[in-house]
Amino acid sequence: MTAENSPPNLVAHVLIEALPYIRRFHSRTVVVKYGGNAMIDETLKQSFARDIVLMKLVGINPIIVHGGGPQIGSLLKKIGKESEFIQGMRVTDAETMDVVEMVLGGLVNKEIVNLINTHGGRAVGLSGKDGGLIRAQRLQLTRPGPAEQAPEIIDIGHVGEVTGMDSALLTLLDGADFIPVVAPIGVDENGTSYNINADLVAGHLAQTLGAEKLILMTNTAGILDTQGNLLTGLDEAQVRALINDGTLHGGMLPKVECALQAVRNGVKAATIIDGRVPHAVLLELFTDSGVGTLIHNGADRSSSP
Ligand SMILES: Nc1ncnc2c1ncn2[C@@H]1O[C@H](COP(=O)(O)OP(=O)(O)O)[C@@H](O)[C@H]1O
Ligand SMILES: CC(=O)N[C@@H](CCC(=O)OP(=O)(O)O)C(=O)O
Repeated sequence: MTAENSPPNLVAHVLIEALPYIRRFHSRTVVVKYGGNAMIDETLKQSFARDIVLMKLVGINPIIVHGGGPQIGSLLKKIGKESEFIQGMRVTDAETMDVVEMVLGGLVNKEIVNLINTHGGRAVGLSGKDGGLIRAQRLQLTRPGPAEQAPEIIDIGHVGEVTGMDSALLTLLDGADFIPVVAPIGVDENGTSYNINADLVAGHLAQTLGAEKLILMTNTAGILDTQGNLLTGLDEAQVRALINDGTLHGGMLPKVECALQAVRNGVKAATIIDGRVPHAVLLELFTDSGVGTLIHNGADRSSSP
């Protein structure tokens, strides 16, 4: 059912339900990690762009950080390079780094900017190089060494971790009502580029900006238990228990780690939401039920306004 064929009282009910949330988030920053199906499926792309424009128009400051792993993988394939991941991170040699910059900083970033702008927003695309937004250093991955020896350091090339952020440019853009769209590329003091996992960048950015909310879009309903049921709210102790018993693993690990770090460091709430659902961001922000899994710091477990 669309707004055009919904009974008027239902439309009124939906708008009234949204009102306290609009008040709560007004003038606040919400960092959205955009990725997965929502970045590939045409209908979901359009619904995402409309959600972001609506957020901006009701006075919220959305900041988008996007992924693009599958898009990097397909260009690498075209030039005859296979993607390799270690502990969820893409092994990034110098040639792969060039592809990452072209795909994330170019194609993907500008497509999102264009998408938002065709729906009436004023988006501006940035990589972490612009305005010195994301400072990074080489990420040191380790694996356990042979018995009783120090862990082995794994060289995965130009993969970075965030060492600092300069958000002055974002503040400037926000003041002029632009919507920043950030590609997860960082740079060190020597000008070397780094490929950074987009969830990690979104988490850091949310902390740096003191965001009201961090939203991580993915391709599952949220965090699921062993029976496949959605877990709607988790604190750190509950997350650790799910990791320890193996229920939570793989690509969900960096997501929960950055969500936990964000709420530990002042972000009010972090949610992992189902990007396969049309208008997932709006449903998460403006309805009582929300969608997905809320990660909270134990003290404030409510997603209500
Ligand atoms: N407990 C869990 N609940 C939901 N997904 C989980 C869980 N444990 C592991 N996963 C995996 O994590 C994946 C999400 O991570 P990933 O594919 O890296 O996401 P994205 O590409 O959106 O960044 C899910 O598709 C699922 O396979
Ligand atoms: C180091 C590393 O793995 N970087 C990621 C950056 C893009 C990303 O995070 O994209 P998704 O959110 O779509 O996975 C990559 O190269 O795929």
